[in-house]
Amino acid sequence: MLSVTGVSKTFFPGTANERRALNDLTLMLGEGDFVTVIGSNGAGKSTLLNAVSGKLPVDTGAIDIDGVRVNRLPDHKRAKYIGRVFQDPLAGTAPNLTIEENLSLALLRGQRRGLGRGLSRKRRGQFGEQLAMLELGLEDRLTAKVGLLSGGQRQALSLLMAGFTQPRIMLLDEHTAALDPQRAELVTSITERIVREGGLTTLMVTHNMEQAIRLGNRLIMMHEGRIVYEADDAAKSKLTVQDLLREFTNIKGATLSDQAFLG
Ligand SMILES: Nc1ncnc2c1ncn2[C@@H]1O[C@H](COP(=O)(O)OP(=O)(O)OP(=O)(O)O)[C@@H](O)[C@H]1O
Repeated sequence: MLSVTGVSKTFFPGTANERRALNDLTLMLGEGDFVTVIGSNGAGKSTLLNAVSGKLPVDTGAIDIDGVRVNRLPDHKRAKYIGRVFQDPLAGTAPNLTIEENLSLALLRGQRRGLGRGLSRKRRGQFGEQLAMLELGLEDRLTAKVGLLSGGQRQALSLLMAGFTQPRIMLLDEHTAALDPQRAELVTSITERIVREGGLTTLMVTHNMEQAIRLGNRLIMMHEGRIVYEADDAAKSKLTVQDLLREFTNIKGATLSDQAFLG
């Protein structure tokens, strides 16, 4: 379904600031796979997601979704393949548009139609039903500006929007990291539900190892632009945070003082 084959990316090559962010990385995801991605700061996790989303051109290698070479497609053609939620709750929604306008935009993403076509009564009803699932009372605030919502509410809305069009792949980049623990837990459970109900193939970056073990059916650990450890469903069900810490210390050059990684 998704195949990342031999992908490398170096920032500022040949200068003192040279950074090899992805190093001949290969990763295959099957239909419905939910892969959690962990690794130290600077391991290349966000770069991997940026490469898969097509936001970042890679130096070498290929990224295919359903056999289509997406890293060469223009933005509007790629949009239908990708759903994405970032760490920053402000990134996924437009604050000056209402909740229903944001949802309409998400629905029409990748289609060549105007905003107005998205706001039929039937569609409003559908939006209401979807919002009610979040259990945040947003279904009664369809015409409220999104800028008035809390970070957690916006992140929940971003998730709904990203999942709306049944993207071929959902990319989640530390999307609960900026929220307080209670909101993070809520957004995590909404994530699980949207991914499960949509049967979405998902790549989720997290610094929280407990979350990385609990969610999804596969786990990968990255270091210096490579995948250095991988657990499949069977291995992951037995995995503990201590096991991951041990794997991490086994990696040459990694230090346990990396507090962010310890979640
Ligand atoms: N736009 C950029 N320009 C220059 N260097 C970059 C850029 N983006 C990433 N890098 C470098 O590439 C490497 C990988 O960064 P990346 O953000 O992918 O790591 P990460 O695993 O997501 O880290 P973190 O957990 O800290 O977010 C780092 O050395 C980083 O400094």
